[in-house]
Amino acid sequence: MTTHENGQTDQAGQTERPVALTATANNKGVDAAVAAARRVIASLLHAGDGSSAEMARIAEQLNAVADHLDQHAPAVEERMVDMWKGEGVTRHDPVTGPENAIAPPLPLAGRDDGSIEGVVVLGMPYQGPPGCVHGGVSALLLDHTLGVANHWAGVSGMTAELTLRYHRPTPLFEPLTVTGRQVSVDGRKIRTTGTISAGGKVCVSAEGLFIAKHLPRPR
Ligand SMILES: CCCCCCCC/C=C\CCCCCCCC(=O)SCCNC(=O)CCNC(=O)[C@H](O)C(C)(C)COP(=O)(O)OP(=O)(O)OC[C@H]1O[C@@H](n2cnc3c(N)ncnc32)[C@H](O)[C@@H]1OP(=O)(O)O
Repeated sequence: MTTHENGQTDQAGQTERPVALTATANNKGVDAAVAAARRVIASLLHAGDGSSAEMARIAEQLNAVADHLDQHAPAVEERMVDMWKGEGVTRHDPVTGPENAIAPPLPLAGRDDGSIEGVVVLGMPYQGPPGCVHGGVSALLLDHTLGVANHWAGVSGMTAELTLRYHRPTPLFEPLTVTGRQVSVDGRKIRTTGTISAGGKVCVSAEGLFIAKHLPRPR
């Protein structure tokens, strides 16, 4: 029998199914609206200025949507408290968050061996070199994935150093496997590694130093 700090157990000798570590998108409410907003971001970039779409009208419609949202939004302070309630996964972060339109999103799941993993396909909004993922986007995905790997391992902190090696270009429009694993904890120093792979080949590898520290949550 194996018991995680998070409380999941499995039968001796059986391989445990990965445990979801990130919020799952509902196909309704803000999640559905955010999924539509992601689609708009990609569609605008796909269409471009040369398209025959009526961009002035589209801008007017999108501004009307934003005006409506702003009119019905709570105060920023109130929303911040709401975002940070609960102790588990977040719904707002820019990597996995179903409420965040700039998150691809990357769903992450934890394995019994301490590693975590997720698969994502990135499109044009994340482009750096032609047809490839922007290096800063890879850094964003890995910083967050290493952070979640620390959370899964039970000791988390803030990024103090993040070292990336870009082995080969990371393709757009193909499934990318993102992994993370905590390798050691020495006092407040946490060392964590991770990778982004495509077609079984590592495109980016990361080594992070995290320092056990948590900023106070908005209350
Ligand atoms: C974290 C959120 C948790 C939410 C949990 C919700 C659950 C959801 C689950 C999961 C999601 C989480 C996913 C998040 C992922 C994203 C993570 C980020 O992007 S974090 C933002 C970017 N990072 C910063 O903004 C840090 C800015 N820097 C600082 O605040 C400080 O410099 C800090 C905390 C890193 C260290 O400051 P000090 O005052 O606490 O500690 P000192 O005394 O300076 O250092 C302690 C030891 O560490 C070494 N150290 C510190 N920084 C170092 C460095 N850069 N390189 C090497 N050593 C360093 C020092 O030399 C010292 O070592 P000696 O004890 O003396 O041996």
